[in-house]
Amino acid sequence: MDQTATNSKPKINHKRTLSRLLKLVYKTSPVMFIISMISIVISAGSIVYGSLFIEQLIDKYITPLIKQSNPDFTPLLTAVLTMGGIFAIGVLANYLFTVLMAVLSQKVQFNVRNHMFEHMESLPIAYFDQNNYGDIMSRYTNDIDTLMQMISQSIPQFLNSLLSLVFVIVAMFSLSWQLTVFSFVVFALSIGIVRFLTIKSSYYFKVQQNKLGQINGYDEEMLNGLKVIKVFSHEQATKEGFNGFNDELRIASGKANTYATILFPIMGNMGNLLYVLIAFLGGAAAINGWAPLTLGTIASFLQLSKSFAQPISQISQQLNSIVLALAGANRIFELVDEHSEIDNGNVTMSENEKVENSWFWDIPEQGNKIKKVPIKGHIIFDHVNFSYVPGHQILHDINIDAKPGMKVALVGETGAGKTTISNMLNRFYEIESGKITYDGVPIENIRKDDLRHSLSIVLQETHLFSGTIMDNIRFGKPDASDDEVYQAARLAHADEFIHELDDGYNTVIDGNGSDLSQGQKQLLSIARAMIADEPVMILDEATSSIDTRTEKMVQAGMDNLLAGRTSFVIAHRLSTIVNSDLILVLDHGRIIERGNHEELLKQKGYYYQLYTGKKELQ
Ligand SMILES: Nc1ncnc2c1ncn2[C@@H]1O[C@H](COP(=O)(O)OP(=O)(O)OP(=O)(O)O)[C@@H](O)[C@H]1O
Repeated sequence: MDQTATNSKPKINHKRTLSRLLKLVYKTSPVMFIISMISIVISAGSIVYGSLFIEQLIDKYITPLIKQSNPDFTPLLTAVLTMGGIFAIGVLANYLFTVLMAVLSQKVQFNVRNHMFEHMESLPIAYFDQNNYGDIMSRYTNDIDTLMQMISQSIPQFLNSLLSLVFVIVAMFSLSWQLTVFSFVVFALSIGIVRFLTIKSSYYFKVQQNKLGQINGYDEEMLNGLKVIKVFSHEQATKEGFNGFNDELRIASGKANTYATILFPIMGNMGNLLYVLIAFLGGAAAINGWAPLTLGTIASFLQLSKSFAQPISQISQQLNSIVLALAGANRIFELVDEHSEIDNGNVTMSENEKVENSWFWDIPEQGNKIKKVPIKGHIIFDHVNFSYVPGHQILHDINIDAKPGMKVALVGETGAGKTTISNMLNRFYEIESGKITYDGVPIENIRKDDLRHSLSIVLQETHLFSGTIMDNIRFGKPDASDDEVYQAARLAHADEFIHELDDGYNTVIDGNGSDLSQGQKQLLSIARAMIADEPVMILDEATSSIDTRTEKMVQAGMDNLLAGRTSFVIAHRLSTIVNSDLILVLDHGRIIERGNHEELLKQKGYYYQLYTGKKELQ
């Protein structure tokens, strides 16, 4: 799969992502959001107001005292307390929005994770075929983490700094337009530099995030294939592959951080330089009468000039984190914007109350009537064609008539299209042309949930979930009683080995049943399909060799499972399908031979060659 598929998407629309994110935060808790915003305004305003107060403090309260022989300090004390109060309100407001935004970000994270998972479950199989699991997972981990940080820290700090800057500028103008203009000229120069560095670093942060996704994907793939790597002694090549990705990540991170770290010292020192220049120029202007400046005005202006430099450096710093997090947010939105599986089917399944384990297709007809068709498992493929990728046809004119209870075997080399045929039946993918009917009902008319409910699938890769053996068998029918579970396990021939386990049916399985043998896992998946008791079975026969005794048990379990059901067996070994009612030999997506075992042997074609060992399945 192309693991960079999601990484090489067109440019991110930052504005749209940000506004979508803010809406999401607002919707999560409008009250918290509004209180936070008000607190941010108060916090920024109080600092500026406090700085402006210095002017009054010096000119109105301190300077007159110096001239008095018997000074009264009471007004000064009141003024100092007022100033302290203003700063205290600012600190409180700052604390309030920091706490609220942290809580809010937790809530958003919880909702986003839930939504992502729920949506992921609704996505078509094609999405998972085309996207790397590691990359999907990194959306749940790295991207959500950066998103959290953005909501709890970057956005509030950014807004705080931005507002402070606006207030400071207004205050500076109110004190002295001449000094303000001078300050702007110095800053105009620095902004050019900052802008250049921000663009550079945000680009490399994006690259870094993508590389991280790739490295996760690679790790996941190599971990899954660890045994294969060891068996084929591919450790060195794997290591080199990893080093390659790791190196790319190191270079991207290095560049991103280099640009980001150059930013801060530049901004910090610009502030100091400005401080000195204003003190010098302000003093000179006051002494020479170039501008109406008092000592209080200069002191207040100096304080403001400090607050002027600080938000600018913070803004650039927060912008970096926001841009980085927006890349993550975008990857999250990409996932939640993926189209869910479309389902226009209106035919549903209902139980026949008179006969146990018997079902109907309920077909809506005109005038709110429902036509009931008994589900028997009669599957017809009628001139079916299919391509995964347009223009690259995989199935060619497939015709199959699988009557109820028939065992149909699909034989062919790897890549011949066996699994694809089963993908058509359970509608993991939609056929391109032709028709598939299930008891006469076109399968596209059947609701996907019900269609899949009426099919049982045993895959060669048995997937077990964390939980007990009992839970795993019950997965096929969540409301099954314990007795039904025991019965299914007996029929599947799994009962015997389960009893030998320490805790029997209550044995806890984890890590996909790594403590169980391949054969035992297959027996469990047979039991799971047995309990589901569907009229149609798709069985992807296991290729891995198991010991002869277990193989016999698996075979007996399978035979029990298939008895009375229409089944499609994807065969990897001919020994297990000689008793099939219909064997279809596939080659490059076409059925080249069909018939039962004897008929096919008589044809002396491809199947005959396979069976007599003149040809081998690959
Ligand atoms: N999701 C997919 N996207 C694109 N092409 C695919 C996809 N899945 C399978 N194919 C291609 O379709 C063809 C048939 O694959 P399929 O899995 O049906 O073969 P198969 O006969 O089941 O093979 P095997 O015995 O190895 O399981 C192959 O050429 C394969 O590369």
